[in-house]
Amino acid sequence: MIVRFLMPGLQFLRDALGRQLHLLPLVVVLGLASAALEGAGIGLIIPMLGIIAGSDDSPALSGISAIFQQVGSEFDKGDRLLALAVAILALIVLKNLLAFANTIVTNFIYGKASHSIRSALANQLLRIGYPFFLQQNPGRLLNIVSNESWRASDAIQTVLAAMVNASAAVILLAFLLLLSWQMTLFVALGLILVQVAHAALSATLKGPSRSVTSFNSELAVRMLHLVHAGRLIRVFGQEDREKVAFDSASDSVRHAAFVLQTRQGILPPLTEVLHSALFLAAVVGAWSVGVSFPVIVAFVVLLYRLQPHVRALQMSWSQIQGWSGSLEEVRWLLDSSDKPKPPAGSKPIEGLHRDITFDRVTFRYPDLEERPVVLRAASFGIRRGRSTALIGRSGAGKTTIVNLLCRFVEPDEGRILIDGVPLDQIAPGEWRRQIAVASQDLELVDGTIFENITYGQAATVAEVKRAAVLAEAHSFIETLPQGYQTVVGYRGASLSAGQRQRIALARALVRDPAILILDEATNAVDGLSEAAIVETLKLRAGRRTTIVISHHRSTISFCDDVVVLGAGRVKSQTPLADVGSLSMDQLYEHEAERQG
Ligand SMILES: Nc1ncnc2c1ncn2[C@@H]1O[C@H](COP(=O)(O)OP(=O)(O)OP(=O)(O)O)[C@@H](O)[C@H]1O
Repeated sequence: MIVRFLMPGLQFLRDALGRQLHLLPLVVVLGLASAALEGAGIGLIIPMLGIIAGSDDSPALSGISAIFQQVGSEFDKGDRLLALAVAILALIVLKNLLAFANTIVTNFIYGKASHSIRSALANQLLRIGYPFFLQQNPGRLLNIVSNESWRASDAIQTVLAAMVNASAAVILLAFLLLLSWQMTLFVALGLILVQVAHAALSATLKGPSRSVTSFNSELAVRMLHLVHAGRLIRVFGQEDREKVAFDSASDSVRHAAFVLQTRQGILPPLTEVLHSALFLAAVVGAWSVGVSFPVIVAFVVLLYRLQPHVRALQMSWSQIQGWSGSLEEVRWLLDSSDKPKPPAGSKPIEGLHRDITFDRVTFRYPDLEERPVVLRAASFGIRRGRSTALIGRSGAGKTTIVNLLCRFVEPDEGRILIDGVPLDQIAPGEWRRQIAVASQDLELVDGTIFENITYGQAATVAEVKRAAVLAEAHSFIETLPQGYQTVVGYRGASLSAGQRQRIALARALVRDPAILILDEATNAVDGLSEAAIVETLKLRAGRRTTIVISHHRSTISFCDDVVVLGAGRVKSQTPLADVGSLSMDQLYEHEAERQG
């Protein structure tokens, strides 16, 4: 069981430490050296006490005690006492200098390891296959990044502290051994027994630790909800209900954490009592077998100094057990083996030359218990330089087609061909550079309007203004006191929905993409502005490819072709001119004759 717990933990530690791994020997060496200095300082108490007690030439001493006993024996008593005091002080100063150096090294490693865990989590969230986000609760992810990653970092700091404490314990035990191997054997056996009891109790911390983690995830979900749904909650007067739900989630965390902390809290007093009993027994035993007074004192002082290290070691173990739920969560997110892969493909691509073909594409969203078919053998084409309207009733699968085109998701059956090349063979980064999407789902970033428009494409002020003019955004931006430097707030909260959409459209247009996708991109824009935007889009005709999704007849009025989706199927694909007289509802029902 210990191996099962340790092995992934060690792997995780190695990954988190990265290049700092080579500093670990330094931590151990500094720990050993400072403990050796401490042991030597304590050893010098033997001749000091010998002088004070008048037994400095005691022949009863042997081994290391005898060596310490000889230190400075050539001096007279007064000078010797002084010299010993100075030597002890020098050793203490040196030991603390080394301990300080070790603190700096361990803090440096801890900082780097914490950063590398956070950075690895961010990297994973950025690179992971998009379907992951369709399956996971954002609260769980937020909790891992904002909460559990800190505990994982703390676990690393605890491991580093444990290494220092283990080094000190080994050296102090070695000194004890040299002073009296019988007493040391007795103490070591006792320590092992205490450790067994401690480990058994620590093992019971894993369950409560997992509970804390899972309740923390639920609390993060509620927090996200309060932040995002502020308007919804108020408009429906659900403040009291939300308060009850939040308090209940928060109280569950409190209760789970209390259970965990109570169990953890038993360990320090228990180990202190057991250690004290053990050390007292060692002293009484030493006295009863006739160990000399200075040696007993040195032994007791060494034991006294050893005790915090051993206790800290044991506490490290229980702390890490207490964080096991957090470590499991962080390891789970960092583990790519059970996550959707990012889209593959390596063929280069430069623009669209002929067409995009959906060839009998069938698709279901992943990992739902019942996965309804969203697209059923859907076949249609989008020709280069033309504008294609994708229409259909709500839920028909229009946005899903955009998701497939952007390779957020992959078809279950059938193929998407770009100029005859299967899309899944094309380098996804290069392909996405050919596309720009303006969609009601793609929010603004917290920054200035200028930063938002240039989010996906570095551009000059003139280029940004030109895109804003095309997107009918320039005139309202000019009226803002800060103009293009206006900060839009989180998700563009300080702008109206129509203003946000126009900035999002400018962001797409500034890329001057080979393929422009507008997914309900102007549904909040007023009629006049929309008419002007449609004129802009007409200008692209013949030069660039445009895909428009909208429920508004006016928005698709400039399109060349229309693809009608219904019940997961492509009902018809036809030039818009051929069905120009039909209303939107009639278009939704329009079936290609050949499919009749
Ligand atoms: N992330 C998802 N997970 C599971 N099912 C989804 C997901 N997104 C969409 N669906 C389902 O896929 C179907 C098509 O959704 P899609 O968003 O493509 O429709 P749409 O035609 O764009 O609708 P609308 O006009 O309302 O925007 C719907 O039945 C929807 O319930």
